[in-house]
Amino acid sequence: MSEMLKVAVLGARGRMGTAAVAAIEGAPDMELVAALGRSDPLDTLVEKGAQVVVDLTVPTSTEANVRFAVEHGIHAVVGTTGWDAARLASLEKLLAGRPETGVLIAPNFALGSVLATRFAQQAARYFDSVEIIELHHPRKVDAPSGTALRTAQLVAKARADAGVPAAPDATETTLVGARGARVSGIPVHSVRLAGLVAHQEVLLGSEGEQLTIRHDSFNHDSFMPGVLLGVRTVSNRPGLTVGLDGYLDLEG
Ligand SMILES: NC(=O)C1=CN([C@@H]2O[C@H](COP(=O)(O)OP(=O)(O)OC[C@H]3O[C@@H](n4cnc5c(N)ncnc54)[C@H](OP(=O)(O)O)[C@@H]3O)[C@@H](O)[C@H]2O)C=CC1
Ligand SMILES: O=C(O)C1=N[C@H](C(=O)O)C[C@H](O)C1
Repeated sequence: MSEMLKVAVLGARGRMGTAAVAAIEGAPDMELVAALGRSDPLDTLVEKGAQVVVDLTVPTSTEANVRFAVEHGIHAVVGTTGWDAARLASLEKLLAGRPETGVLIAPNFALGSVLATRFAQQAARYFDSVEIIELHHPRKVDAPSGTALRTAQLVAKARADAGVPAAPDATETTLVGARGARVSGIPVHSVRLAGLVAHQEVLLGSEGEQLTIRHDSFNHDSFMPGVLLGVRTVSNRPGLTVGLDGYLDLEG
């Protein structure tokens, strides 16, 4: 019988962390060796022999957590938001000195969300206009969502690669924010509403037609197959991977 994979969770008492702890405990090939909160020392990861750490914390904590893991040769699967270009570049530099260590930064672990973003990328070049609406529970700490940021960046790149100009927007706003925030030129609108979990719509429009690509996560279990896929794969993918699509075969 092959060895159990020793896995630790950071942010273990949060919404995502609680679901991840249960998923890892239920996985036949994994052993949960640590479930840590904000006040627990990171040294526990080393003491417990963690091979993979799952970071589901907060944007202000995640970078230090991941750097600690990489410095100690522990692979990291990261769902926490807040990984901007500067943080990613700095992490890549660190990983260059640790060529055997893998890090997955996944803005969204839900398979449907990953597919929705891919479909939006494919559709982006064919429409005059594109806007993104992300809708989440009101206790979410950040806006816009990490998923919306990545979707907007990928959609903008797909349009630029195809030579499609940004949609003209002559609207004069009488209130700041009325047209959302611009991410790589794409308008992104954030809704925070009691009762919601995690949802996103990419609206694509041309004269006389509209395509809406919508994904809904109705609970946190929806993210767990992606978390487990990340944990099982990360040690075979040294270096930095951004997006769970990097671990999936979405071609064809
Ligand atoms: N990639 C994906 O598919 C998904 C990503 N997310 C992202 O995951 C992150 C967590 O979301 P969610 O679970 O809803 O948030 P929660 O606020 O429910 O949980 C965050 C937890 O992290 C803990 N924490 C904070 N700092 C540290 C630290 N340094 N070490 C260990 N634990 C720490 C908090 O503890 P305390 O309460 O003591 O501060 C809290 O329990 C967010 O960035 C969110 O956007 C969410 C859903 C899906
Ligand atoms: O905080 C959340 O809930 C979520 N965060 C991630 C994000 O910001 O995109 C993933 C998902 O949308 C849920």
